[in-house]
Amino acid sequence: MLSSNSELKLKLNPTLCGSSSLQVSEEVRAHLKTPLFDNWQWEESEMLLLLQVMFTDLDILTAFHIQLQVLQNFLFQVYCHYNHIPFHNFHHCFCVTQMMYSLIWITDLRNKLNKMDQLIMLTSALCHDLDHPGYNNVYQINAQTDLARRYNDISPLENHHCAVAFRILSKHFLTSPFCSRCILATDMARHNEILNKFRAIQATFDFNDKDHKEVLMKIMVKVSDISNEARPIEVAELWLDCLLEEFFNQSDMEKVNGLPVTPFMDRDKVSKPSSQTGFISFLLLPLFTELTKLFPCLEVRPAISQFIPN
Ligand SMILES: Nc1nc2c(ncn2[C@@H]2O[C@@H]3COP(=O)(O)O[C@H]3[C@H]2O)c(=O)[nH]1
Ligand SMILES: [Zn+2]
Repeated sequence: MLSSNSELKLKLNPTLCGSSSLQVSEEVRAHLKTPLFDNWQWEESEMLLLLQVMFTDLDILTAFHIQLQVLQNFLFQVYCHYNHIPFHNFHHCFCVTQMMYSLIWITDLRNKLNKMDQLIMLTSALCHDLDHPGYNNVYQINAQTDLARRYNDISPLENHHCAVAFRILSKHFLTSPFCSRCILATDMARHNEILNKFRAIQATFDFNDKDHKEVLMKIMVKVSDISNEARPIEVAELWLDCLLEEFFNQSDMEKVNGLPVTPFMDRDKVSKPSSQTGFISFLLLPLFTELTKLFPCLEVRPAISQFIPN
């Protein structure tokens, strides 16, 4: 039985952060491989250390002869390029990467995909919201921001995350078009397009087919990106507060600047339940359901099912 997060925390010696040794207990490492992991219990410096653990425990450093120092510099650069905003910040980056990491272990993708694919998935998760300004694509386009102009209104934010990722990654260990494609796939305007592609190949999925693998990697980044509600309620609840704070900031700004007000961000119209019911039933569940068909081990069984005989 795993200890609670606060017990685990004591087992991670913060004085080791930034050092070259990775003395993180087996128990913390085990917990890190589950979606039960509670990010709210950890400091940012500790999260940086835990991100290192993810790379080392997937044997990525060994496979690509990456020096620990290079990984640490890369992670620090990633950290520096997230903004201090309510939701799309370094903590979100950590959670998305940690969910990706858990999914890789739970679904045994560690043995089904090669190390390069695993590196691409972790890196895409880390970089997917780099330098997010806290205002979404609709705002960028309506306000005709620099980003919207630079990218001709086409996924301005995701294109920007890719550009920043490319700058950071080219100084470290990897630039891959697959990384950019995974990051671009996180634009929710493309949700149905990507989900439908996955639906079309899911029944005949072949881990040796590179097109199939690419769709799966995009789905994995997307699932991880919107997975807060798949976490324990006490973790998810705080994330919803952060998300609504960022949404409300945007709609306030839209009102002040006479721009169209995004309805699901309007503090006068949105409540916590109203914001989640549609999101969970129309976006999150269909995505998880499709992934579960490929990986039945992901099926969430209600707690009571343990008392029902097979
Ligand atoms: N309502 C709601 N939206 C979410 C939740 N999690 C993620 N999202 C949305 O899904 C989007 C995924 O891409 P972004 O990170 O741009 O912005 C995210 C939010 O707009 C959630 O729990 N509730
Ligand atoms: Zn995100």
